[in-house]
Amino acid sequence: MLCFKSNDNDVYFNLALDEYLLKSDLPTPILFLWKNHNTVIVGKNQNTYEEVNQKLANDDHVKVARRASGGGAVYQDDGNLCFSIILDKNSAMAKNYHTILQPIIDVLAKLGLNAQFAGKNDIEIDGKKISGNAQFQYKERLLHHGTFLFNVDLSKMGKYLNVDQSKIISKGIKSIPARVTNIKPLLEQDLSIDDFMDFIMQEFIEQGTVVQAIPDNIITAAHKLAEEKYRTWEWIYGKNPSFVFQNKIRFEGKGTLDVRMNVENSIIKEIKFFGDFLGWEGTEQLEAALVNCKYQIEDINKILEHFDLTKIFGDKFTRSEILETIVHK
Ligand SMILES: Nc1ncnc2c1ncn2[C@@H]1O[C@H](COP(=O)(O)OC(=O)CCCC[C@@H]2CCSS2)[C@@H](O)[C@H]1O
Repeated sequence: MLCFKSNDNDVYFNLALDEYLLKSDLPTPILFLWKNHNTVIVGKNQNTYEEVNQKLANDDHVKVARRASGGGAVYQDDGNLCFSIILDKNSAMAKNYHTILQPIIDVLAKLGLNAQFAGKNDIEIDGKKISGNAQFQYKERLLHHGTFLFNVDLSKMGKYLNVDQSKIISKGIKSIPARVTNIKPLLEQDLSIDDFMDFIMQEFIEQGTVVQAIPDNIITAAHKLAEEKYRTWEWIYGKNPSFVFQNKIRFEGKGTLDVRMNVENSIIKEIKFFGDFLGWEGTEQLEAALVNCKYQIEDINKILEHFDLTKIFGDKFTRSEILETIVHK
């Protein structure tokens, strides 16, 4: 087995590297270990607006990323370790999640941890999730990747993954919320996340795994893939499933502003304002101007700036109130 470790903690680059190792002609099995700075990574078929609290993530510079495998959304910081195992999909180990995760569970046992495979794709200790896993394939190869909650700030996890889903209707895959725990406080020894990573590597080395530097050509190709795919708006937001957004806000002393929208690939395709008052002029022009606008605050704001909103809404609603109604939090 070959083992690689990423020296970078940029999630977009690491996801590209992950994909590139899968698609490379390096011999399988491959073990790849990596860590990311603060990020929420959604599954391939998820809707970022339903899974990530965009406002809080933006404010705190938490990167939003989409991976190539299915499943739910996870939060990661420097206290999370990712592992990927790349296999020939016809090999005995690639049979199912159990067969792939058993060597990992064995390593955890050597640290005194009674970890078990649970649910569809989790590893748990005492009924609490410590690892979420997902897979994708390319030709004859299978990539299985998972997380380890080693010492993640769990209050932040709740903060960024907690989203009001009542305003959106979509066919996006929903995450499965779990009770979680970190590994570090369960250990008898005082280990850092890097010690934990070294321990895993050492265990695999004893079974014949060879640690290598990632070949330069793969690093170069991964940088390119990160720029062309993982870091782009088209991948992160453009791949969102279509959704309907409905929101109604009552502004004290002013009235109710009600908006309904159809959004496809995160582009507004239809939008209608409703309200409990008369005399709106130019609403249709505003609605028409918002069609084909990206569903993101900066772009919507730019369009609103071009309109004399008092002509449409009188002194009822300000630009920021209109934005608040349109943009999902
Ligand atoms: N980092 C991390 N690790 C484990 N579990 C997590 C994590 N963050 C959140 N969660 C919990 O899992 C659920 C979502 O569970 P769900 O089962 O819906 O999704 C997953 O587990 C996906 C795992 C993807 C692993 C990839 C490996 C390389 S990059 S990401 C979430 O609501 C939280 O309760």
